[in-house]
Amino acid sequence: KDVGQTWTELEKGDQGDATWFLGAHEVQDLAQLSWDYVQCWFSPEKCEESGPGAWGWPRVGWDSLQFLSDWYIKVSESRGLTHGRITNNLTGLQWDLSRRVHGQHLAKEQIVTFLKRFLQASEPKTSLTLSFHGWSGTGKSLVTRIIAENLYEDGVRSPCIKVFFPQLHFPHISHLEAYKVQLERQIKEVSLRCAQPLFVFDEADQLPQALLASIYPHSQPDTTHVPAIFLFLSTVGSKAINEVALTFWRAGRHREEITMDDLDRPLKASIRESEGDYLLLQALLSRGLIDALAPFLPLERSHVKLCAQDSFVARGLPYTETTLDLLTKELLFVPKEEKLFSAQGCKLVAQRINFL
Ligand SMILES: Nc1ncnc2c1ncn2[C@@H]1O[C@H](COP(=O)(O)OP(=O)(O)OP(=O)(O)O)[C@@H](O)[C@H]1O
Repeated sequence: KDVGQTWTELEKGDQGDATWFLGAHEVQDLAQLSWDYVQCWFSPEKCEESGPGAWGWPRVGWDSLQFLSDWYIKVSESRGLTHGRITNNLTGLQWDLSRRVHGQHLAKEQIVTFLKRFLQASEPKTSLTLSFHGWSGTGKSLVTRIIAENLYEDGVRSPCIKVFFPQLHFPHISHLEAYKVQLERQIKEVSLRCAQPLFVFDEADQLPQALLASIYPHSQPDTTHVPAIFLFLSTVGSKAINEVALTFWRAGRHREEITMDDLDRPLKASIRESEGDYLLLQALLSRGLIDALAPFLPLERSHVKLCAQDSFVARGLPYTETTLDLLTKELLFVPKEEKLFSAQGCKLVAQRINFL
């Protein structure tokens, strides 16, 4: 099938036309593909060869994607494939974070503390907003996936979870008014269907401030809506985080000694100073809507080796210390003098293993 072509046809028609044109099985296939794309975002290492690269974002419009994901949710619920059941397994969350996420003591601590507080709060509860900051490949999406897996029975496939990508959902600033309405509608729909929705905004530094009004009522203490979890992922402030990590290293101190007191101010200053049209994060911060910042530190060689080790084990491949050394040698480490931090975090590790 020419998937791109089919998408285009889908975008032309309304829901009825699309079903007529494609037939239920094909729509289901496409819906599955749209979910696979979201899954690939959550688990890039699983999608390198079979990923949906052939049908990139630009082909897919909001309406067709929304129709497909709604359709997929209906089909999978009616077939008992997903339930939207909430598990809220805090022990599992802590265990998974400690086992699967390397070098991120602060982010883990912040996330567990605030999620625990949110999940154990007595009624009426208010929504929780967490903002993840850090360089590319440091684990922001991985941690999001771990949260999804431990809070919902179906993990990232749960109908309670909605992930927004600016380049897919809000690609043209000129369509902002339409995006505001669509976003509000999506948030309402998931909130109606689920007692504890989780909304993830990737590349949050690409989100315009005008979208705040669509999210705002849900992020405020508001008993008319179900309490939701909002996660904003961005690289804003990563320079400030990296500078603090480097200063500690130069002073001969352990990175585990870095506390939120060391990072809170520089991180907030970076958010306030960010410039451009995309200032949703700034608006969230200035209105006191962010409950906690979760800083992701730049990853060192030892962490990258642990990521590589995980990848070898996950694929059932043998490895030696020499293989791990060889693999890290292929990656770029900065700054130039110290060569301390992996410029892509653990992002290219799985790819390098394929190559090796
Ligand atoms: N701290 C970490 N511990 C273990 N694995 C990691 C860590 N950071 C990244 N990885 C692995 O590296 C890959 C990329 O990570 P991830 O997508 O979570 O990065 P990210 O911070 O969300 O990056 P981006 O900002 O580019 O989206 C994933 O396969 C993930 O499992």
